[in-house]
Amino acid sequence: MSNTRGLEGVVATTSSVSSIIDDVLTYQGYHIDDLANYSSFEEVIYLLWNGKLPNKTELETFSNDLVANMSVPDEIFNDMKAYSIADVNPMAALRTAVSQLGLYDREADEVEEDAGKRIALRLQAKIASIVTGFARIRGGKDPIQPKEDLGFAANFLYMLNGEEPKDIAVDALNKALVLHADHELNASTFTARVCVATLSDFYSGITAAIGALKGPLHGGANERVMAMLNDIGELDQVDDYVQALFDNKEKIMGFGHRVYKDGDPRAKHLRDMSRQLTSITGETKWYDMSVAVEEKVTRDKGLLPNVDFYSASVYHSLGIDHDLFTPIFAVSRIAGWNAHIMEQYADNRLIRPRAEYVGPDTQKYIPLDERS
Ligand SMILES: CC(=O)SCCNC(=O)CCNC(=O)[C@H](O)C(C)(C)COP(=O)(O)OP(=O)(O)OC[C@H]1O[C@@H](n2cnc3c(N)ncnc32)[C@H](O)[C@@H]1OP(=O)(O)O
Ligand SMILES: O=C([O-])CC(=O)C(=O)O
Repeated sequence: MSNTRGLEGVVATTSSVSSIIDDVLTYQGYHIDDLANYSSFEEVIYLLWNGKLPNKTELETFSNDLVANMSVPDEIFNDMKAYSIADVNPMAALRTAVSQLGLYDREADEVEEDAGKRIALRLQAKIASIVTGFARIRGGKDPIQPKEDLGFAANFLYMLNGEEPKDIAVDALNKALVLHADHELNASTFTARVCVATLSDFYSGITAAIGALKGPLHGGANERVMAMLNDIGELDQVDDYVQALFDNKEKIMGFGHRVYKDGDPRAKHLRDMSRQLTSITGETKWYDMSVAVEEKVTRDKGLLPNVDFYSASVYHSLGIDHDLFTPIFAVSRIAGWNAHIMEQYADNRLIRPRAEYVGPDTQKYIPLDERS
């Protein structure tokens, strides 16, 4: 038996949800640039789950259903109030809350398509309330109910901050959600598919996926990018700081990718957003430092920014707490996780690869009282 470390290049399933071919990303055949430039996040969720873009009536019904399903059982927020929320990693809180949510869903164990779409809708809607409710409770405030007349991105910001957001903020968050919604067989999506391929339920699959996204080599990189920019502090410190990371053989967060070798097609959108938003907030240093980091890392190591790099300064410019960056990634990526779970159920086979054994040769068993 031979093995491929990290399953690099291994094709583990077929999928029609999204594709990366020659560094071009599409969702259900639609180019990511078109979706990022013209679509609402709700349209993209609908596309990923139904394989077609909605017409106006379908989109209106779907968007209303999302808002109508955003409420979360009080017990989940009460439990957040009961643990020491200020010290808790928000991704750990999200993972726990989503798992707990399954206890309140009477359809949780259904795997049929119709029930699956209802469960997916509830999860997609409620994850926005969980992340924003967590942030508010942590800040000593009560969670807020969504407004019927606001879309998904606007409601997220409204439930987070308690005031209706400006159009520029809604557009930026909407675009970021579109850009993060799916990405073929990334680690968290694969995790979700492995989990539900045992015919376990949606909530188990999504809980497992959140755990995988949390890691710094995957979704957890975005908040670490912001920590790095904070540490760097000023533009003229960039070269020395990054050089020290190289010298210590540390990974530069937000750079490199398993699949893209000529650049992540989502990064340019986030770079543009970072430039625009930081010029509006007046804090252009975050964009300027990011560009300087990119120039040095690309020049010296040939590594290019991935989706996590410029999303950091985008979310920072929207006034979002840095440790909520990865939970926001989950609020978007759950659209893709749900689509992949439905696709897995529709044509399921247990996912069970092999391991190449490298342990000791066959050993003679020695009874406990004869061992030295
Ligand atoms: C949404 C997302 O998940 S996007 C990815 C988010 N993660 C990050 O940004 C974390 C930083 N990046 C990385 O750790 C990696 O590039 C990954 C995890 C994204 C991809 O990992 P892999 O495909 O396994 O590549 P691997 O880690 O083996 O890197 C290959 C080589 O490039 C180097 N390299 C890759 N990324 C980086 C980086 N960000 N900084 C410094 N060196 C890097 C590695 O050290 C390795 O060098 P070597 O061959 O001399 O040992
Ligand atoms: O595809 C990957 O390996 C990681 C990634 O960019 C994503 O999940 O968006």
